[in-house]
Amino acid sequence: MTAAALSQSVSARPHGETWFDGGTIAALAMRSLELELETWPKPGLVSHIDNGSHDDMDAALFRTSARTIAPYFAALVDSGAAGQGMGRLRVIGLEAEAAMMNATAGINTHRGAVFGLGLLCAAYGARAAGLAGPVTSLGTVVASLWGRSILDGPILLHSHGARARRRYGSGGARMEAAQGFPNLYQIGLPALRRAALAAPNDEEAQRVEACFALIASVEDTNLLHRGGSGGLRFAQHAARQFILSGGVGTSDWRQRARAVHDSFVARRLSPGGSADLLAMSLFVKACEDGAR
Ligand SMILES: CC(C)(COP(=O)(O)OP(=O)(O)OC[C@H]1O[C@@H](n2cnc3c(N)ncnc32)[C@H](O)[C@@H]1O)[C@@H](O)C(=O)NCCC(=O)NCCS
Ligand SMILES: Nc1ncnc2c1ncn2[C@@H]1O[C@H](COP(=O)(O)OP(=O)(O)OP(=O)(O)O)[C@@H](O)[C@H]1O
Repeated sequence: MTAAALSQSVSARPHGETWFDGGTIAALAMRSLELELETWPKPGLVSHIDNGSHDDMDAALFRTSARTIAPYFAALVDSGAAGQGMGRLRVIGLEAEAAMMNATAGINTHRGAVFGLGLLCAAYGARAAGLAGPVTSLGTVVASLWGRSILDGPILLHSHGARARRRYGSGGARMEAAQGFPNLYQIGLPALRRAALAAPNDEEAQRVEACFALIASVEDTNLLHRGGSGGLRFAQHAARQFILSGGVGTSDWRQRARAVHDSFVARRLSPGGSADLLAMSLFVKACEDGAR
């Protein structure tokens, strides 16, 4: 979405904060998912170039899925603005998941993204409506309004994340959200900003840098599910090495990133949680940039 298009849907709220309507925020969330998809090389993940470590999904399926879930993001903005609690947000999130599964014939394209981006959308609504105290980051809004309910609420007993929690004690997507998305704010966003200096004319390179930085840091339950603790360690180490040897700041960065991608595919590893956090970092950056 262009800045001009954004500014058309801006209106002032009574308390003076700039505010985009739910439809505009949903479009930003969908755009963030599309940008994540259009990023390559992204270790083991699906992109517009290849399907990484996945046999059952491709870019077209991800696009269909993103279009399907977008209206639910708008509903979550409105729900947050209306001051509704975690119970109502959960109902909308589960409806979004069901619509996604229906559109993809049962393939889990965006469960983690529905959850994380969905909570950020609700936080946007709550903050814009003045329900979140002094103006603060969307992650802080999520943690302060809904953090406890996220951890205490019903869990999916048989998800891969639940198994990783039982076997490895991993906090996964819920803990990341309940703590206000520390990996988004301390790793993803700073990496996007750092890479904007190293590769100012290459936004895809900036997204690759953020993706690798996130993989190096996140305890990703998708990696644990597919590769156990050895797989998680391998992935974090490979991503860290890429960043430490200059990230996207060197002329051969694309070959180096591709070699890591190939090594993940050879091991069937897929860091889906980092992909979600990359999309969320892009979303928060777009909200911040648009609001200035
Ligand atoms: C919390 C969710 C994601 C389930 O998590 P769980 O770990 O049990 O399931 P599952 O393994 O299927 O999916 C987790 C997904 O999160 C992502 N993820 C994995 N690790 C991480 C991590 N460390 N940090 C962030 N995301 C991660 C991955 O994409 C993964 O596929 C969610 O599906 C859920 O409970 N939804 C209920 C609806 C709800 O509460 N919605 C809130 C409003 S939208
Ligand atoms: N570009 C991407 N490529 C792959 N996964 C992604 C991408 N973007 C986000 N993800 C996340 O990764 C998760 C899918 O991971 P995975 O394939 O492990 O799911 P699964 O169907 O639960 O597992 P498996 O295929 O091993 O049975 C989704 O929840 C999604 O949010």
